[in-house]
Amino acid sequence: MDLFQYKNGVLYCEDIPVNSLPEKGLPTPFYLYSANTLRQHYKKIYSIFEKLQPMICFSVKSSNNVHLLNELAALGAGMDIVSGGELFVVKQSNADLSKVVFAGVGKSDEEITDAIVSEVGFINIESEQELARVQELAGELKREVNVLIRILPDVLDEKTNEKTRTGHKGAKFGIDYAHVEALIEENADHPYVKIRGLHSHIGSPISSYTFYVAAIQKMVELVEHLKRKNIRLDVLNIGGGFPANYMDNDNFSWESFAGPITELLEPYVKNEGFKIILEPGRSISANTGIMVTKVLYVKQSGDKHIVILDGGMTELIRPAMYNAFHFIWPVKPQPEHVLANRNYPVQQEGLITYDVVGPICESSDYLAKERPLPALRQGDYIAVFTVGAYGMVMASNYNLHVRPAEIMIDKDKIYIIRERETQEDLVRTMIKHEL
Ligand SMILES: Cc1ncc(COP(=O)(O)O)c(C=O)c1O
Ligand SMILES: N[C@H](CCC[C@H](N)C(=O)O)C(=O)O
Repeated sequence: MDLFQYKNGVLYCEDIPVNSLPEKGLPTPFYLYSANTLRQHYKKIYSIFEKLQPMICFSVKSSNNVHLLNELAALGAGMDIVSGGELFVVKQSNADLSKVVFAGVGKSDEEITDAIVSEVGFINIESEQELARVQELAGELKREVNVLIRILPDVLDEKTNEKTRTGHKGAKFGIDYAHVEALIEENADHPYVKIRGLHSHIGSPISSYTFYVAAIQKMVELVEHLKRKNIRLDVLNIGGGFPANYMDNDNFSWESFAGPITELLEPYVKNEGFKIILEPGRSISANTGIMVTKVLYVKQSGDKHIVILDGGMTELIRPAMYNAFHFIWPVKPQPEHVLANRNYPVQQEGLITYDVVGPICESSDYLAKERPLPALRQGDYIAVFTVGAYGMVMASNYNLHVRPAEIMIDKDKIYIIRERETQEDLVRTMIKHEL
């Protein structure tokens, strides 16, 4: 499932021993990606939904390095974007702009104009007022644009973290299901803005296919109602939110996840020529990356063992923000602690329970609480797994820490794909001038 494995007692990324990078002088913390894991995951998602011939628009918010985007674009991926900044980066990549979908509840005039002029594939409309604004701007530009209406299906997976639920009634995303049919009827004949279909994204990660089925049933119901009024849609975008393996590297049963979704949508593809769009982020990118950090200090506080790393919430905010779980293990453990498989909890004797914390001045700056780990020593390199999604993209300069480098490994080749920031970068935009 990913190409981060222990061989000869050391963690490897593809053909490269991970400890060789800091030993060559690369400062920790840094993000390390496996190009072949990225390729494999894209192909896997495509293959399980192959019967739908889907357009897979990778969710750029999960992982936005242009060099990683290029790897996916080379395999035919489109991109799912949510800002002018993401559009700008995608334009620097080799992605086909006609395979770009642009979502987001608060698009500015500049962002909408950029999307129209750049001829992105679809704008996902998230409010009645946004549709009106897109119509005005497309009218002024005299340019056609395809849009999808994002429905709010009122589907809730209670296993999804409260902070990453998006499909329930009252959420800020999409348009209330009850308003969508009338909105499409009233706007079906606009000369520039073509309503081509529906979009839904119900949160992330989603624990069962049943929630997709529930949302898709609502979409299909609308498609059928509109058909009776002679309004034809031909695109269904079922969003992202597919899971990733955070706790273990066992194979998730993708086939049983995709089967019922495919069954529901296949007749629309085969008999009515519908285009199906998916917007996976973490299911492609999460397991493609690790963060490598170093143990600065180990100490005891009361009866707690605390290990202080040089990377924390500024590099990886997910534990602080969502209480998210990331598997953590030394890059070069003592021989008796080498792992054959990453499966949590680790069944080994002689582990010590640590709070794993970062250097930032916040109590919420931790990467794991009460985590059994081999005894750690100053200078040990530590791998934090499954951080390829919502890792580097959410990094910050809080406490004026520089953001880390990103490295990509492709078999035995090592590429720096983002330089570590410098302290000069921290003050670059602090320019005082009178307005
Ligand atoms: C509209 C939309 N599509 C796709 C995604 C990607 O979600 P995931 O990374 O869980 O696949 C998100 C998550 O932010 C989203 O908001
Ligand atoms: N915005 C996404 C979830 C992003 C969650 C991500 N930031 C994480 O670290 O898990 C959504 O609406 O489904």
